[in-house]
Amino acid sequence: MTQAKIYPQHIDLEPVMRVQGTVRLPGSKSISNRTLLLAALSEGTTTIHDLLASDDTNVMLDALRKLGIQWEQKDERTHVVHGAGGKLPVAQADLFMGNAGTAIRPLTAALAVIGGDYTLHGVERMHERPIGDLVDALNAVGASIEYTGNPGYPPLHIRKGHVQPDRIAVRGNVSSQFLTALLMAAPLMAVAHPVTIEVVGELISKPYIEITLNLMRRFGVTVGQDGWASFTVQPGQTYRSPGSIHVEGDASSASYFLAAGAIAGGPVRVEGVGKESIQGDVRFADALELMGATITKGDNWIEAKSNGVLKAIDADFNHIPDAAMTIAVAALYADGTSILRNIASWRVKETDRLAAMATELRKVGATVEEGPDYIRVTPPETLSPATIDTYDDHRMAMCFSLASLDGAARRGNAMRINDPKCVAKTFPDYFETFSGIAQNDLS
Ligand SMILES: O=C(O)C1=C[C@@H](OP(=O)(O)O)[C@@H](O)[C@H](O)C1
Ligand SMILES: C=C(OP(=O)(O)O)C(=O)O
Repeated sequence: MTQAKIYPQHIDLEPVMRVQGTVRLPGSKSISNRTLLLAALSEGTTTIHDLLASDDTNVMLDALRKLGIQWEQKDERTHVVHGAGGKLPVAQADLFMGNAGTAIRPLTAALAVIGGDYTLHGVERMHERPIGDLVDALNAVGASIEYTGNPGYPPLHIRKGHVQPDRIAVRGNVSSQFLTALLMAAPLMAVAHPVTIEVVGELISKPYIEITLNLMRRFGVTVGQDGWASFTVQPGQTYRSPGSIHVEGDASSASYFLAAGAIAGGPVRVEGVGKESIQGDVRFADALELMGATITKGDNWIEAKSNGVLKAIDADFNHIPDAAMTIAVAALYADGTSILRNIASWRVKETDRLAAMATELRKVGATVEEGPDYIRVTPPETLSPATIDTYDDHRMAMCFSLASLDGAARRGNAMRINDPKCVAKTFPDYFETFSGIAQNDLS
């Protein structure tokens, strides 16, 4: 086991010689926050098993409580949400959204359609993350949303409008969460006639829309689809509780452990996602396979092991923007230059991830070219131990734990990760879990 030393400001990861073991994944962030909102908007009571416990789900749970939605936690793995049938008991509230895109975007649409007097704000970075495409789409069809800070960004003030459009148009090239937000609010708009949501221009991060449609279906609403160009909800459909629902393990969180198995021996098995997953990020395993790792899958698990040195990869990662960050760090262990393409959305997430990734990869010795929507990574002969800054971005912290594998071991020095507690956004126990698969000596 790695002796991970946890300090308030940083964690030192001793060089890891080998990884092996099984990890039970925390719940999917994307499924958890969608499920909470859909359960709140439903008629009936929903029992949710294996909800993610993290900063992002806490802001959603707190917001729902403030809006008058009753919910209780029955035990460590079970929450019960009492739906309010498309209404909100509290008409005035001030809601803190942290840095959770999956909370602020869907809630903005639902609150604007239902109407009331609501303010939504978050951490400093949340106020730099765009929301203009969603606000424009809603205001164009009768919502009343104002910016109280910089135009195009939270904080927002929502008042009662009148939103019952036939058609609503939204741009899809900055974040798919805007379309997700409108889709989840669509049954609340489609009172008397169908509502069609048109995607203007390119749609990024498409697999997240599949998660949205899948969960809406589980809550009784079907959406007609014309490819990725438009989506129609017929009138008279209301959300109905499925009774109980199980949250899959988080496929993006799985990426760090699978990458570890592919880089440093393995096998490493993640439990909670598998062949049947509804999350696009399970396709991360395909990228590892292309890099030469051996991947095996069951219904509820995925396993990765190394097959010698990884091969460099040159691929489009638009479909898995979060897990793609893990490939950028795995590229440190490849046999040549890797190129990750079509990832411009990295710039508007928890930090400017293209800039952050380039800066930190260079610290361990990589040669990096950062383009507007791509990153090119050439590994060094030997990784240098470094102090990694994490920019309040959980994925920067989790990704760079991988830099303690194998290569760093050759120099015998620890890899220091600053501000490790930022992992609480989606995976509060990340470093303890990582220690559980890591071995520091070869005995
Ligand atoms: O809908 C979702 O659950 C998410 C969509 C993606 O965002 P973009 O659509 O902004 O790429 C992803 O990066 C985010 O972590 C979760
Ligand atoms: C982009 C992310 O989060 P959010 O849901 O806040 O967009 C992420 O978790 O990598």
